[in-house]
Amino acid sequence: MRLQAGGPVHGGYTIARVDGRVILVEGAAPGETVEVEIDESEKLWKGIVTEVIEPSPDRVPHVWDTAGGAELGYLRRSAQLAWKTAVLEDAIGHLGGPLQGHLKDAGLNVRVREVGPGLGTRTRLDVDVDEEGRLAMHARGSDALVAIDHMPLAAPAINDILGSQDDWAGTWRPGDRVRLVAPTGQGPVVSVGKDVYKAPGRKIGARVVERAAGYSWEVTATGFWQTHEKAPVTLLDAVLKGVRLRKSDRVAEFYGGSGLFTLPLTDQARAVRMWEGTAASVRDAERNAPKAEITRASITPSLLASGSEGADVVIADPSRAGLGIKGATALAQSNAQAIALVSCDPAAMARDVRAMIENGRSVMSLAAFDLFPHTIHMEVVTILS
Ligand SMILES: C[S@@+](CC[C@H](N)C(=O)[O-])C[C@H]1O[C@@H](n2cnc3c(N)ncnc32)[C@H](O)[C@@H]1O
Repeated sequence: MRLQAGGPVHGGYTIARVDGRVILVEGAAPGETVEVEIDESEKLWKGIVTEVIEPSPDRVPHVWDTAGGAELGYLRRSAQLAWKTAVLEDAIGHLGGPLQGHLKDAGLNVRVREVGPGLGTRTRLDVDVDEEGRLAMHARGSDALVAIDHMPLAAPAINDILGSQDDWAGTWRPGDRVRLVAPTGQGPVVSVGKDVYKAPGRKIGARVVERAAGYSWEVTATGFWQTHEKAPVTLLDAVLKGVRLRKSDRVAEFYGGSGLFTLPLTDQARAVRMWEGTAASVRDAERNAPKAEITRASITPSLLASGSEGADVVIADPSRAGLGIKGATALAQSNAQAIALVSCDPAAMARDVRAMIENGRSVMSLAAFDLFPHTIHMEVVTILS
């Protein structure tokens, strides 16, 4: 089918309307005329671009179409930022209830900001090992593995390893999952299962050193850490400045991971209590922020309510699903003067912030960052009073 792609929507699609039917189109730039192959297997039809008939001026040679992981890599960076801003505005308009009017009244502009260059910034790369023992990634939308010897989104140190795989012979076997890590505070490492190597045949401990904003953390190489090299400093700055932390503040932090925020918080506030669910991250956080009171727990709305009792400042950085309406309501109803919500999904953010506004909170600022260049993802930091 030939059609004209409209504006971008959540999930990496542009939307098209043909004979009254809505079609989600993958691989088109807004405004382009394209030929698509239609998948009618679901109620909402999806189209994948097979040919571009009238290319957009924003279309560029794809930065990485060897395998998945760069869904927007066919657009120039400015167009990627415009795309993400449109998706964020759309989520706010459709799911945010009073949030849109709130932002307008406060004169707050919604805009996804560029953070550094688009290539060479990813400090973690998870790959598979193919039948020949080569490091490989899944081809887009397929189970097939494609051997790779470079990945332009990854940091140069990761590309050095990808390009010198012969030196690593025997370190990994077909079927293994391998993670390549380029920490900001030490040389690169390779993890295979629980084993971590700093060079072929040279095993080291499980943790790597990360540095940002004058702090350093030791984090389990296979555990969670923000992947963009500038993410720690960007998010720390947005969260700590946003909540206007005072030395006398008591802070409750939820979904604290390995202590990215916890460590600076213990340095800059009176008392910090932190909750996190993953055992390895809790152990990392206990080492990184020994002054904080850290609890391993599965976070629920009732924990968000009880944990935020008595806190002056609350910080929450949940995974993609967000806080949920009950969780967001629990935080909104606390006595905290400031709440920082870090969201990696714009739809979850709009729903959570809406629940907070409906429970009496006001948005002080909303900052969105492109910490996942060439992909459809973004990070949004919302500060509420
Ligand atoms: C987006 S990460 C943020 C971690 C940390 N703030 C950082 O930036 O490094 C989310 C964290 O929440 C934890 N998590 C997700 N769902 C959870 C739950 N229901 N209970 C407890 N922890 C959870 C994950 O283990 C992960 O460490």
